Amino acid sequence: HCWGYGPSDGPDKWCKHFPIANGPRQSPINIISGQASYDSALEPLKLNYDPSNSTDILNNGHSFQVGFVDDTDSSTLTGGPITGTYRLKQFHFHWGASDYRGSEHSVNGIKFPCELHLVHWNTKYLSFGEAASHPDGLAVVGVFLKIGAANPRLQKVLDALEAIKSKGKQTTFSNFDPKTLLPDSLDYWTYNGSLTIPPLLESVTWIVLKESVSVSITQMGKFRSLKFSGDGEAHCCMQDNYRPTQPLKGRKVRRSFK
Ligand SMILES: NS(=O)(=O)c1ncc[nH]1
Ligand SMILES: [Zn+2]
Repeated sequence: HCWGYGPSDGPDKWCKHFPIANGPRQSPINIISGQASYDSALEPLKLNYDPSNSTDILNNGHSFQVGFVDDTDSSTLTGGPITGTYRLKQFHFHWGASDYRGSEHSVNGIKFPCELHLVHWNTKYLSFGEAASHPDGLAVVGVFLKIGAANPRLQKVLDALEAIKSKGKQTTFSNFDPKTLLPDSLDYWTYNGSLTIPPLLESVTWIVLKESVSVSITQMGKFRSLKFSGDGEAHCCMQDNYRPTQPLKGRKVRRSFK
């Protein structure tokens, strides 16, 4: 199924091939901070990443992602709202054509220009694919990027984009520690949701960090220099690759901080 973010294949059309798009636990959502209840039982997030696990960076035609070797427990997420051990599979971003939109989650109606997702799968299952079909299969950590000073931690990722301008391009990307992309505070909101791209599976425990990290306007320009299109196709800038917020449908959002 070919889907995208355009007028003919974008988020409003996804329900045609993926009816779960109108399901009870879809993502992203607007986080209304005043309605998120503090849960003292929520543990601190524990992220232990091994930089040597990073392998490649790929333009997959809807975002770009940095892949990790996930055949051992060397890059894991534990603690937080989850039980057990989840392995890092990849991280990627969503961003806008302008600095006033681009994030998937919003906070009190505020959108950010960009949002980082670190995708992990529950090792009680045999693989990401298997885990993605279970309600407790995945855990995605979301980090907002806010316009400000240039973020030196992003630079290695952004410099690699030169080599993956168009859809299907991939290059090696080694010795990168995604922990360097995180803010000082690991305070978070958490709720039960879904993948935000097809197949929109309702298997994600979302963990959205309260604190954002910075990105400069120039750095945002680098994200927008990528193409949705493949070599030889009509150039189509990769931007506005975010899904609008979805109905909460009675779900509770908890927060780890007072
Ligand atoms: N954007 S997301 O983190 O929900 C995602 N990752 C892989 C597929 N969908
Ligand atoms: Zn994502």
